[in-house]
Amino acid sequence: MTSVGHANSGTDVSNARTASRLSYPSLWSGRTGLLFQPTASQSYHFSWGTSFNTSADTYQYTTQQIADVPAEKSRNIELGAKLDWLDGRLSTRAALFRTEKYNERTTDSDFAGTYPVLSGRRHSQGLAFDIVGRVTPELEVYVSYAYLHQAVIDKVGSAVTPPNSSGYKTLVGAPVGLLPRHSGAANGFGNHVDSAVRHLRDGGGRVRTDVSCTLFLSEPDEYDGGELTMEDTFGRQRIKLPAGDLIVYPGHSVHRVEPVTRGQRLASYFWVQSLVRSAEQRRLLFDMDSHLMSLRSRLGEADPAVIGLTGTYHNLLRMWLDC
Ligand SMILES: O=C(O)CCC(=O)C(=O)O
Ligand SMILES: [Fe+2]
Repeated sequence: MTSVGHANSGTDVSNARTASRLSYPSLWSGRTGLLFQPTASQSYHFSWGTSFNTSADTYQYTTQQIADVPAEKSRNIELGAKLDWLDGRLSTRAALFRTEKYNERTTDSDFAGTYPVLSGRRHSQGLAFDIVGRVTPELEVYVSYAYLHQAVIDKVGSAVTPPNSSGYKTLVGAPVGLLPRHSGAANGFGNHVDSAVRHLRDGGGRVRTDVSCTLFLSEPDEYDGGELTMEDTFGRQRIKLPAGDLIVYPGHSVHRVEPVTRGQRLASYFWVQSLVRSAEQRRLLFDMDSHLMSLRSRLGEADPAVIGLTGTYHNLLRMWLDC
């Protein structure tokens, strides 16, 4: 199996604000592989492939800054095996891989408005493992695990500190940041408390995870299971909301996502740092604000007690603000 792709382009891209030219003289990509299948339930493969990604990937957002930025390129080598079990109902896959990336576009908050930072060359290698299948009509399993043995910067790119000059630390040989050594996914997510701090991807700061949020993107009838389950002062809550609804819950609560036994659950989850650090104080302020709104609608804005209590609310907030 071999395939080759070629792009030869000089694309004029213009939008309301900028007229930029993206030109890539000639880009080739290729893939080739060998598959050995001694029996119906086992196969072994070796593959080699290259790919590229031009900076016109978000076409409508092409700006002067990304015009003439070289394409990102990658090369991937993989040696793997696939074994089927239980008459094909369960499949296990394992692969050793090595990936090299060139010119990866990253955003550095210091230069974000000006140009992307290109990463030079980096490589990673490791082992990936999957177990996928429907063991019984009710139970579908999906577990994936990857072990990243090495992820290293081989060559620095643009706009990074010069190697070994005037005391700067060289980045060559440094591990690639924000890449976990062990990663995995499963169709369930056991009991946990969210970790206290999240680091922004570009190193631009951190967020204390006071409030956790899940935005449901799949309709409840598209999957079975997948409830977000948590224990709080009101007992156990099992939450499964229509697509487009969002649930906000305290980051310190113990929660889990039940295994998905049918279909696919798509959700977006993220964390918010509150101006009030203590969950107890947030709850008191929330209760007070709810009662104040009810009083205001019955007694009106000008009622002296409403004015007084609104002042107390703000004075409490002033005392507890963490900024
Ligand atoms: O998928 C969800 O609803 C929540 C995920 C979650 O608990 C987490 O990522 O910490
Ligand atoms: Fe969580």
